Amino acid sequence: MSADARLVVVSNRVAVPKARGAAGAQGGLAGALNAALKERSGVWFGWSGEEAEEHTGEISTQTTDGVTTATIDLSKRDVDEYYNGYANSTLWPLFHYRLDLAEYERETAKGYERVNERFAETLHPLLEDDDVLWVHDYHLIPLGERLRSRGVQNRIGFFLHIPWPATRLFVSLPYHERLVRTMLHYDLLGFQTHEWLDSFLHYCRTELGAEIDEETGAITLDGRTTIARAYPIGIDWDHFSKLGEDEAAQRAQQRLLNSTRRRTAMIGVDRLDYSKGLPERLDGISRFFDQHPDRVSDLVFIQIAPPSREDVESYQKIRAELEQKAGQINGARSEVDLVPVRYVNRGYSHAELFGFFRAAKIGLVTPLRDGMNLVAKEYLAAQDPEDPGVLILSRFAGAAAQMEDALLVNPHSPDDLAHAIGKALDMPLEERRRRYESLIGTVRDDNVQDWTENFLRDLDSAGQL
Ligand SMILES: O=P(O)(O)OC[C@H]1O[C@H](O[C@H]2O[C@H](CO)[C@@H](O)[C@H](O)[C@H]2O)[C@H](O)[C@@H](O)[C@@H]1O
Ligand SMILES: O=c1ccn([C@@H]2O[C@H](COP(=O)(O)OP(=O)(O)O)[C@@H](O)[C@H]2O)c(=O)[nH]1
Repeated sequence: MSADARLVVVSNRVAVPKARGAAGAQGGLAGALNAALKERSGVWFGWSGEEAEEHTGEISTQTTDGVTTATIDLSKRDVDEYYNGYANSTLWPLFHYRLDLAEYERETAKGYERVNERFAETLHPLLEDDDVLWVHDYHLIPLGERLRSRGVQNRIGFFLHIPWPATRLFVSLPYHERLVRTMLHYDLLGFQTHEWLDSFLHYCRTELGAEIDEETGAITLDGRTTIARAYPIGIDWDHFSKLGEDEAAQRAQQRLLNSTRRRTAMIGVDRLDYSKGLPERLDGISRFFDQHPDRVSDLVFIQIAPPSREDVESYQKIRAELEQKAGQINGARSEVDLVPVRYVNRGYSHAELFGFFRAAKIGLVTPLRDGMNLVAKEYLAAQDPEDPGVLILSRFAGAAAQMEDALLVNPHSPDDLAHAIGKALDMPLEERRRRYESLIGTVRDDNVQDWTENFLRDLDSAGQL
């Protein structure tokens, strides 16, 4: 493969330069992918995030700093069936172990295939022979196979940002075999953790009868070999850990400190998603206050929860449930000068989050299931090494595999959560430092640049691995 081959990244959402700077718009992923794209004068292709009357196939391109973004609008029907429907009402709940919320509708499944075909149709003419393609996430699982069916022989890698479910759950998906067979058209498959990777390999072995080489991750079926490996994503350490110098971060930190005074601030930052375990988190906090009514005045919990996927019914329900639970705790525990839970339904920039994280002595990250969870890593990156806060982390987040020295909890158990909150509140400085020291290495070293390099190095040499 030639050293100056272009990199083509394909994802549902694209960080188009004009959107950067808006709260939450430029995550570490966008920064790292932009760096890799810049190095390889690449193209980033995907949905503009806009709904058009009709699908026109028109591509909007923009080149900034050597990186070209190429986006298409989708019709309302496409957005409903592909994004709100199959991606976020079928695959997302199923892959997060919420079979009770997964909807299996033929129409949305067809819409998903139609949009993947549209992506292939629109992207194909833009491709050059030497291009290396990197497809991201559950919205675009069949894209590689769709491109292959058009004769594309380039190297194509795929990274799944969310968990891969256990085989017994996954087989509840109609046409599960067809979906996985499309994945075997990629040269390289990346998963966040060994747990999700093992679930995938288990499916390929037991349901498809594929031959698996555990050493290399090679999956061979019908004479074709695909490599599957774990690549845990990280944060952009160089960027994030320096945000403390930013005025917005300092202002945010001071603002939180001034408003909490002598009380310990405990923070949660999550998209408003049922996978993040937000009602369960409030149940744990409520249990803590029930068990320790004398400590209501010691603690203030701040939950930042920007709305997400608002057109999907299960997301509307979780929002209502959360508002009710936060209201109940505050109704029962507030005084004229004391409100125990601050529930904030909006997003903040990374600089502001840095300031809030730094001011909060406890970070509460308790998803019921999560591919990785970058907030856990950002919380640690924002801590003062001399006086660090405590991370309470769900054992079901992908990040837990790298973070044994966090206070690991079962987010389904209010008692477990309440116990961890008490332990974090009372943890001596020496133990906080010891835990921080043991955790910060992986946050700093296993960063998003490292993740990009590892994946692209293996993709460049796929076939020889
Ligand atoms: O694009 P949205 O529908 O608004 O959703 C936002 C993103 O959510 C998911 O994030 C996942 O990727 C993170 C980075 O690898 C990972 O830490 C987290 O555990 C995952 O949930 C989704 O996978 C993305 O495609 C969405 O853009
Ligand atoms: O108000 C907010 C809330 C979240 N985020 C960012 O959104 C990302 C969330 O990533 P994570 O892996 O934790 O979960 P996801 O939402 O991707 O499932 C992190 O970089 C957060 O800092 C943000 O910029 N502003």
